[in-house]
Amino acid sequence: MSEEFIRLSHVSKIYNAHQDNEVRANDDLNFNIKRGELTVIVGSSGAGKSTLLNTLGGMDSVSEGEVWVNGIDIAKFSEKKRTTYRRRDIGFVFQFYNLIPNLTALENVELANEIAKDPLDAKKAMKSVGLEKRMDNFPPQMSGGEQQRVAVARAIAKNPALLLADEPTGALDYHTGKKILKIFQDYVHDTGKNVVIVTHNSLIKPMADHVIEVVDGKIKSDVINDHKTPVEDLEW
Ligand SMILES: Nc1ncnc2c1ncn2[C@@H]1O[C@H](COP(=O)(O)OP(=O)(O)OP(=O)(O)O)[C@@H](O)[C@H]1O
Repeated sequence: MSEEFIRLSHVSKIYNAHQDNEVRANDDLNFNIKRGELTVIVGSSGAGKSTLLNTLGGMDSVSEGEVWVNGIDIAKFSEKKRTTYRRRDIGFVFQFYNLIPNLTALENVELANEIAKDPLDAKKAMKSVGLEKRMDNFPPQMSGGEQQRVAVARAIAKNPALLLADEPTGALDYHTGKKILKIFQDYVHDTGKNVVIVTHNSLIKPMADHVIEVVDGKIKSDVINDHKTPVEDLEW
């Protein structure tokens, strides 16, 4: 199996092309991500991080360039193929959990499993995030941190090729945020799969294997962390 997992080549996303309000949200991005990496994409508000995550997750198409994921150029996908890719191959964690309030925690995880290719047992996924005792609770009965752990269990249980997280600690306090990041770090370590976290919080950079910094739609730096810090030792 090739070491390379993701390769972006001359990727641009231009909104309102050729109009007065044209925005080059992603402007000629080039980078590689190896298999089994926890990658942090960092940048300030408006830098183009979500645009990039939406590209990787098949939520949106690019204007130019190649987006190779696991040996396939997803930039060439039709909308229908992108939908299948998004459903079957990608796990998502968002800032505000996005759970269905009138399904139990376990049912939320099971629902996602139904569309996945090779899902894991939903109960085991709940256990892996330390929520085996809360499976029958409804999201509104849970704290923000617990809801985010359900969202992480839901993403993990899909057994996705790629897990994407957009500001996953943005709505959480410091200690709860660290718990979520530790689950991601352990997941990468235990499964050898890829996680990409997008954040404006540059203080979490030391926990990553790979840090890509985006400024004004362009890559400002692309650094491999040879000595990553365990989440327990991070301070922000
Ligand atoms: N659908 C759209 N139409 C027009 N412009 C857009 C659209 N989506 C994003 N943009 C613009 O593209 C640029 C990058 O936005 P993006 O959401 O990717 O940034 P971000 O780094 O994720 O920011 P934040 O941290 O605030 O979410 C911004 O200037 C934004 O206004």
